[in-house]
Amino acid sequence: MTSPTLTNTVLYLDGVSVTFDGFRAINKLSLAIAPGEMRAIIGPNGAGKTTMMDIITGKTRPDEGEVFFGGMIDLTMLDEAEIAALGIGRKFQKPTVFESHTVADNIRLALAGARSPFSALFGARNRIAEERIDAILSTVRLTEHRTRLAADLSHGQKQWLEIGMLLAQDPKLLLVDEPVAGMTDAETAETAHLLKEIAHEHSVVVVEHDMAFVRDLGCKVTVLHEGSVLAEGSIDAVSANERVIEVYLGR
Ligand SMILES: Nc1ncnc2c1ncn2[C@@H]1O[C@H](COP(=O)(O)OP(=O)(O)OP(=O)(O)O)[C@@H](O)[C@H]1O
Repeated sequence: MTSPTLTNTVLYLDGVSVTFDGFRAINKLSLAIAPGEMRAIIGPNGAGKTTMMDIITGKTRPDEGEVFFGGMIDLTMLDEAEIAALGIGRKFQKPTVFESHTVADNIRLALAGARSPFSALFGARNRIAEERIDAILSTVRLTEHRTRLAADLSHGQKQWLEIGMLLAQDPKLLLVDEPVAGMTDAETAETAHLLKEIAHEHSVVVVEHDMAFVRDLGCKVTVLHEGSVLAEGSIDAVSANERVIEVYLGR
């Protein structure tokens, strides 16, 4: 793989490696995501997908290599809180919503968390906040469920609510880990629409095993294997790649 170029990237990794107890989980990984791009990351268990997300978000430090955000911010110098504050939002596989709060209040809490606590005191700001809540609920298909307790939502709806809570923080880059695991087919198809809409205004990196869903995303696909990029391209191109079939699809 040739190295990506740093200019005009929201996320840039080059020659990144990390070793745990002598095992190289990430091995000279190079990857570039353009502003406004959606990218799907696939690969067998243990390929390094989660570790890659951990490196981007500052949870794991690489032993070597470059990780840049927005073409100029060196993420290897920052901690998790600083990286989140820059506008990198991460959604883990399991939904973590406030179950005993309503759907709208979950978004409200995420909005308040993203601003100064004083702003909740000002009427004009509140009206703006309510408009944002309405817009976010509409994006994540939960307008009709706004007064329900989060605990009463389906698993898929909880995933959407958590995506909405991330959107409340207005991230420049969203990292989404296996969003459709455990979803119904209808929820899975709707999640592809939803993420495509979000990707109009944000860069989105989606880690996923569900190939039908990845196809629905209609974006460039990166295949990870043993901590490096095995193949990159359209879903059709990577699906036809002999090495990809051998290590991942053909199993
Ligand atoms: N903290 C750690 N200590 C030791 N080994 C680790 C650690 N984190 C990850 N690994 C190992 O690194 C490799 C890559 O793991 P990772 O979780 O990134 O893969 P993955 O592609 O996300 O897999 P999956 O699809 O199963 O989630 C695995 O072999 C894993 O056991």
